[in-house]
Amino acid sequence: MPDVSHARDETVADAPPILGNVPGSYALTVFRERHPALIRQVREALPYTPDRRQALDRLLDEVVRDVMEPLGPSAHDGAAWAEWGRDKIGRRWVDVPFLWAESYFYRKLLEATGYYGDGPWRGVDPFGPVKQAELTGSVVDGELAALDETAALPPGERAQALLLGSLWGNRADLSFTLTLSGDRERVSGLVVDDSALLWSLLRDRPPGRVCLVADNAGRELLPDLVLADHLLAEGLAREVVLHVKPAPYFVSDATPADVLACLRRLAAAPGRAGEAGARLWHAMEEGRLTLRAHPFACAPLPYRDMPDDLREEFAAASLTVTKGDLNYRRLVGDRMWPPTTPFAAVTGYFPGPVVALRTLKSDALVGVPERTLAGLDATGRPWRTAGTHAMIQGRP
Ligand SMILES: O=P(O)(O)OC[C@@]1(O)O[C@H](CO)[C@@H](O)[C@@H]1O
Repeated sequence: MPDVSHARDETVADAPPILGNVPGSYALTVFRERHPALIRQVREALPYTPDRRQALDRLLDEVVRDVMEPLGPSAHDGAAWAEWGRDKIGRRWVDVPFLWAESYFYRKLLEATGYYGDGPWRGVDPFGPVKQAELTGSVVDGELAALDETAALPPGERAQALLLGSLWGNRADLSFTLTLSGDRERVSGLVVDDSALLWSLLRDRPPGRVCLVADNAGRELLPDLVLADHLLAEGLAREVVLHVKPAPYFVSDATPADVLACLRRLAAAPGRAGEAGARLWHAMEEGRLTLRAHPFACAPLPYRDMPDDLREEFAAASLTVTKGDLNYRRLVGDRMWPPTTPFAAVTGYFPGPVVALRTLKSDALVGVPERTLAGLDATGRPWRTAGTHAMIQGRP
């Protein structure tokens, strides 16, 4: 019997979850290449003490042996993970849903670095050094200065430029770039473009609360904040609620500390960027820009399983905008949907209008017209996973 409980405009049966054990698959490379490389990078990024280095070595061994071990007995969230992982822990990383196993990997990495421990590494972001290097780098100076050029555009074009800035900011994902080299081509035509829907949801109604579910810090969060400023300054949103991760996750995912670092970076910039930073600073002081760091943001679960308080939060929003590939995977359940499956049918469970902005970095994909698919497949390039293509996809 197909599960149709989440269907909206039409019913769809659940597709199988994406797993890592498919030879040649994108997910398999994440477990075989990215995770070992990441552990090594973390081990070198800070002067971890012998106990932490040994813990990181044990995690590397666990990943290479490909057997998921339980969290240690002192884990504050051990009970939740034991419950979530009841039929998974003890199995191979690649044999359980990709979304679940990746999330568990990041939780185990925090355990190994002592992020939740009682020692001196408590609260130390293992990805802090790479995040900081990106935020203070000269590339960011150039990207912030480029904002001045948007000032001369007609209002509609300016709004669209800021939206596209936020969308393409998603290419700056430090977990993704870890195993890539060289510049990747950016294909400007969008695979799906529901930007008209996004603007009509904002313009055709009185300004409400917009939930912006952020993804990466630094070079992605800066244009997200600039977009949030635009919505507030133009009266398209009464309030923006920025959802971030409560703890370091997927390398560069934004935490509250990263938001503050980006706000300071913006506010200190010259020109339009600095003006936006100053407005956002005040918006936060006045409660028009607020932060949420819900524990569910780091849970190994799709949005369909969100807890009631989060569901109520999204239900009260005039629009929810989700950023990035992982949020998209969670929205559509990280399943092998036939890519023509309607987005509205797969996300019908979501409590309110939702628009996803995403560069394509994994196999999860819905709502793509047959002709677009045929054209992209004919290129013979890995367009679904290379981060070269982007989409704006939503439903009212
Ligand atoms: O959410 P983001 O930052 O856009 O992407 C996260 C990501 O890099 O991590 C996963 C692999 O580790 C992929 O699903 C995806 O490409």
